Amino acid sequence: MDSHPPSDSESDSDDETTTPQTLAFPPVTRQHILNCSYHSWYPKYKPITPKSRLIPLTSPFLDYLRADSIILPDDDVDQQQQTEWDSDSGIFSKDEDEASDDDDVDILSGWHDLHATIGATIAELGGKVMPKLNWSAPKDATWMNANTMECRTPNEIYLLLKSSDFVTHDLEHAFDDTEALAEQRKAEDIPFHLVLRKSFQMNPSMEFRCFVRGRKLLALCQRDLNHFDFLAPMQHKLSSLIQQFFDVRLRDSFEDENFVFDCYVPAPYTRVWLVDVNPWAPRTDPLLFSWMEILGIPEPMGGGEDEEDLSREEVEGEFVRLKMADPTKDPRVAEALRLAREDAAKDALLDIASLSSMSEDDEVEEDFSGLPELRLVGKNDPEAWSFNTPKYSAHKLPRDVVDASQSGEGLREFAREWEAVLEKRRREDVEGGSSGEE
Ligand SMILES: Nc1ncnc2c1ncn2[C@@H]1O[C@H](COP(=O)(O)OP(=O)(O)OP(=O)(O)O)[C@@H](O)[C@H]1O
Repeated sequence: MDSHPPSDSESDSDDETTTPQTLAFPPVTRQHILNCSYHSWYPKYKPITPKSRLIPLTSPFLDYLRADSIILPDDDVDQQQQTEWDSDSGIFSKDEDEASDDDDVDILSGWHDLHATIGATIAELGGKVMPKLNWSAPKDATWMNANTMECRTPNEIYLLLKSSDFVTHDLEHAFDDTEALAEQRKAEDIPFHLVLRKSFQMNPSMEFRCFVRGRKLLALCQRDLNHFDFLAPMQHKLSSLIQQFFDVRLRDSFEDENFVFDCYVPAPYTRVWLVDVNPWAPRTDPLLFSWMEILGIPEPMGGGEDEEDLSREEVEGEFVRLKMADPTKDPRVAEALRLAREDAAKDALLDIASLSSMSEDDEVEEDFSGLPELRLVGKNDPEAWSFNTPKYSAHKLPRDVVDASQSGEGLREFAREWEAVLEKRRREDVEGGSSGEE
């Protein structure tokens, strides 16, 4: 769940005929926020969601997550040693030689079983997992973990969760800006869960955010804000595929009539996975749209009305049939293939052969009218200029601290390096202050 404010562009629009001038969201209820929690929707949508496990979190573990200092249990030794960072003093690690009585404190007190369950679940999921809490993944804390959310040990998960502002938002502010009706659930009633998702290689160009109002799919856009040449020729097929997925899998079954879902279309682009559900609220990042725009989109007239004709059997296993076409007949696909081949990084991610199935030429009377807009990042769009800009930069530390986190020497070594960086910065601050510099 994002907690970004609405973008500035929302007040800039000059299309007065269709674009509202204020953000007219229906009241956001606590129940709506709970409906978007992974633990609420996952059981219903398990067959269409990448393999995940939910671990209910206990009070002692939540206390551990909420505590300011970062203390990691050391699994490597029988007698537990801990690495600690105190935010006030700026001291991160405790040298093993200096270990004192308080090193004997059992960090796992009250959650030994949970710790064991997390370890066992990582193993069950193949040894590599992507963690998140009920709504948010620790995307802003990857600098703590060699720039990845992929975790192989419980400690990596704890470090990411404890370092993430997005996770803190889940823990402390999940019900911010919601209607506080007496009968609605209180924050302390939230059944917090650790979600562990089996990690797999996701092609970022094939992740889409989809906006649903009144059980109609209004619009969708890329989640990744880079430009991908090969997406344009696939645009209508992708809209159609996701529209059908929505109609059959989500439209009538999700608790609320307004929501935002994230989905993934793996190669060979014939099926759709549900990745996440977000609230229909300003806190959800509209990405390539502005909320003003989305709220101003009129009710779609067409798409979604023929879904009764699409029998369950046709989509069993999430397959939706697409016509095959010779890619050489479509200059746009040929060009996309050429560009994709040129780029080794894209080659690794893209199943080029499958592009042929997404060509829009040679189709047998396929009608794309009435489909929602799938907005892509254009080559010259401002979003594409930030290809090499780190995401969530507002949540990041200076470069030298990030470098320290990527030394590859493990968490305790990182702690030592971080402390050295902090010490250097303290010295520079003192020297800067004494020489009268700002
Ligand atoms: N099983 C997985 N394997 C590999 N990567 C994954 C997996 N699940 C999710 N991801 C990646 O992690 C990213 C973040 O996941 P997710 O959408 O659940 O986070 P979030 O905090 O809810 O995001 P947002 O706030 O944007 O809704 C996804 O965009 C995807 O790139």
